Amino acid sequence: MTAEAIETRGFETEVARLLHLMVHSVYSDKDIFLRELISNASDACDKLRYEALTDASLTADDPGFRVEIAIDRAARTLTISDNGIGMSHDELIANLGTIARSGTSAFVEQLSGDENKDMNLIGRFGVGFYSVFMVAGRVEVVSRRAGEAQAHAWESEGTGTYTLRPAERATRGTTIILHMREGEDEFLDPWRLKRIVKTYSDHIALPVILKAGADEGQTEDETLNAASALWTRPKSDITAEQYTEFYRHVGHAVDEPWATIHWKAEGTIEYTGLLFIPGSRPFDLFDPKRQSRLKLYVRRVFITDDCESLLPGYMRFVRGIVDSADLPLNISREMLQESALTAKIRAGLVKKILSELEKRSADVAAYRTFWDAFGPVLKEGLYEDFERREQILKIARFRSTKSGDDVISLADYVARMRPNQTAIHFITGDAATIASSPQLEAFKARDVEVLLLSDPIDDFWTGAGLDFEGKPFQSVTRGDIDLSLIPEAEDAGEKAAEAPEADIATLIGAAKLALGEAVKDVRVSKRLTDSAVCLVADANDMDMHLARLMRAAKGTGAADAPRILEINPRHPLVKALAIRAAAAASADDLADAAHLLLDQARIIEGEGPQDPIAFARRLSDMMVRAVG
Ligand SMILES: Nc1ncnc2c1ncn2[C@@H]1O[C@H](COP(=O)(O)OP(=O)(O)OP(=O)(O)O)[C@@H](O)[C@H]1O
Repeated sequence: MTAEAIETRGFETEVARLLHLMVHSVYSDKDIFLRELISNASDACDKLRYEALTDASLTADDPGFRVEIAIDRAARTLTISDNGIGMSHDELIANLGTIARSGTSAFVEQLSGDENKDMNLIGRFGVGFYSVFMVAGRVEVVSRRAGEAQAHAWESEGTGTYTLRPAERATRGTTIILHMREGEDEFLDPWRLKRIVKTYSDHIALPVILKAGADEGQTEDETLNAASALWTRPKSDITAEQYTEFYRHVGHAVDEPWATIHWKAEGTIEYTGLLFIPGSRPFDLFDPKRQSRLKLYVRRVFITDDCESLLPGYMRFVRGIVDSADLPLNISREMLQESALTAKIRAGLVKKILSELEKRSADVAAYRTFWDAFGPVLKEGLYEDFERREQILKIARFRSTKSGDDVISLADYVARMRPNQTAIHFITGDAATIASSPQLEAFKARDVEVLLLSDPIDDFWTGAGLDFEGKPFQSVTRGDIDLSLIPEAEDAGEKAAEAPEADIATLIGAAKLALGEAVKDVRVSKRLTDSAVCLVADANDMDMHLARLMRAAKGTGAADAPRILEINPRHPLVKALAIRAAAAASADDLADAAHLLLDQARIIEGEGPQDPIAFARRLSDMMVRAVG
């Protein structure tokens, strides 16, 4: 080989950081590197099996997919080979020189430089191929892409650079040779490797074979795993550990599944589903693509993990596989999206997941873990899945003015509705502050429970005109509210007297005149009991929090539609102002007071005064008058 044929390339900066961590790793579960390699080998075989559906020549010379492990104790090497799809020259660069997976880039983004902390992240994210450098000082990858004649060898010590050169490989596939570091001899022990494969890779659908010659006792090749697709085995034969390992493989996850759902649908369409609800939020849960990661197989042949129409976006947290007996093997990914069968499978999956969730919601503590992680995503279904709204509402949980640290169901809410209460009241906003919103005062005084909704999606579904058991949802910050038919709470206490109606009318007239277009209306509030003022949206306008979100999303400084300023005729400040208005106080003074009231209401809403300079002037004038 000529020296020119060898290319030396630098790793992408992020990879170099990651490798540094791997090389210096004291991470305790180093054996995960083998799981990653076998998992990659299995994926590579799946990909080729799919390509061979349209080009049988790709696998004609060697149709039996397998992963082989060979130990050479003298040379201190561990070799993992597969006869999967292989990698071309450019694919080697793209996959083993850069951060190819979003999971790994999320990992790198979290790196803090503190090695102890960063080490723990390995367990949380998994780092794929690069984990080999935890145990190997030098790694060679010889790969030949199926359908190509030339193989290429990639080699690195995990420190800054790698080399690429043309190489020989008799058939397609990938061979990974790990030159084990001093002190990592346990991974050259066949018994240790057998245990690792059994633990982590038993579910892999192709045989994982330990080659003869690993030690004196190993005179024949030995298949180490069950080598049948896990989902085809009877449930009673599958242990919880096997399910967990399979979940980690298909879900690229490192945690335990919160729920495992394995069933066979029979009838007009036939398919097997093995679905998992993760135990914690995957890093890409709020990725704008909202893509589902379910893997689709047709009669055990992997087809795609990129089929949008298999699960709705609001169930994108679900991981796992679906194996259909009815779809044609040669279906293209495009045809899949359109297929009526896909739509039927999707309906079946959604139904199954929702009914499982409903069943599991009976265990309040366990369900809370699910809800805290995925409730905000599932609620997207209230907005986009018209048919299943009722079902989703049934399993949705909410914080409320009476829930404390718990969450409640709508059935709980309805069961404790007050006499004559006809609607389900809610407020949307920032989790830290909504519970103390002045608009809630009258509800508290009448002991009416209000749902506290603080996920961004809440602003959308609550505007979709839903009801639960015939009770409409009603925002406490929008439109008119009349609670007069609901009895007051026993501990409501004495109420202060209202200012005379005529005086209030005069004050309102003066305030409207002063505020002009800045408000839609000024009126007496039925919501307030303690605070002087609050803002509400008109019944036909967008609710205030949603308007604020939309404005922030657009990034414009444009003002929202004018709101209604409500004043509390029992509040001492309002009463004093009403007396002054009635006594024909100076129009300027009343105008200043009206602006200050509006700014106060805006501040309570988390917005600044409309004109901060004018606000400061009016406030200091008032204070001068008060102390002067
Ligand atoms: N044995 C292999 N055969 C073919 N391609 C491979 C093989 N091993 C790795 N690759 C390629 O390299 C890419 C990066 O591998 P890596 O293990 O880092 O991440 P991943 O497999 O995508 O994710 P995960 O490890 O979470 O499964 C893979 O997506 C695949 O394209």
